[in-house]
Amino acid sequence: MTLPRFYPVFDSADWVVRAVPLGVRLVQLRIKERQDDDLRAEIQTALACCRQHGAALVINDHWQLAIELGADWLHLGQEDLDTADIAAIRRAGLKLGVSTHDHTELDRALALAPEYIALGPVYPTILKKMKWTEQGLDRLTEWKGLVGDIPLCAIGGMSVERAAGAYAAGADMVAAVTDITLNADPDTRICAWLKAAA
Ligand SMILES: Cc1ncc(COP(=O)(O)OP(=O)(O)O)c(N)n1
Ligand SMILES: Cc1nc(C(=O)O)sc1CCOP(=O)(O)O
Ligand SMILES: [Mg+2]
Repeated sequence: MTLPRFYPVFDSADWVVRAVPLGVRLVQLRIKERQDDDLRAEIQTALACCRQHGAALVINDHWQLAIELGADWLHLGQEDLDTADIAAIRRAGLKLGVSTHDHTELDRALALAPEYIALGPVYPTILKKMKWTEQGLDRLTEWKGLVGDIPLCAIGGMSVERAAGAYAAGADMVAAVTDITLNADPDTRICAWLKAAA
């Protein structure tokens, strides 16, 4: 499966509605700590926008809502895997992305035959506290040799300037958050990402 090489991760449907008309075709809705009713509204708004533009929306964490609302993609981390019903997710026909940070997590992810595997944080990230600091590009190349045909996503501290190095190291997709959301001109930055990923 060939996936878009640029994969922004946003914490609201508003960001999805802003980015998709600019040309984003793979995007994640990563909303933490929100009431289910609010989450449903955000997911439905983002899904409608993505379907209108032929883009793929990946729901982070909330697998039951993803099934309920007919989403096509879900991203789960290792802690999410401890409680998610993978059989139900697969019965519902959802495609799955899985986070990895070390070999144990990679083996667990590979056993699920996901539609993509993420490695992070490739560079230090300011978005979330993690016990891993910086995997580096060599680790990305190592992972590429281990994931077989499964698309590999680089995440963590990624920027337009760092994208080419990540692709060259083996990333099939590059995910980014604050390089866009903290930029003074996010629309221009998204267009720069699309050009870097072309
Ligand atoms: C593309 C991508 N890669 C990694 C993550 C991190 O997922 P997870 O480990 O479940 O942590 P949270 O994002 O849920 O805090 C991701 N969301 N997307
Ligand atoms: C959500 C997330 N997951 C990571 C992982 O390593 O699994 S790093 C990360 C944060 C990515 O944000 P930014 O592009 O601003 O660094
Ligand atoms: Mg998660």
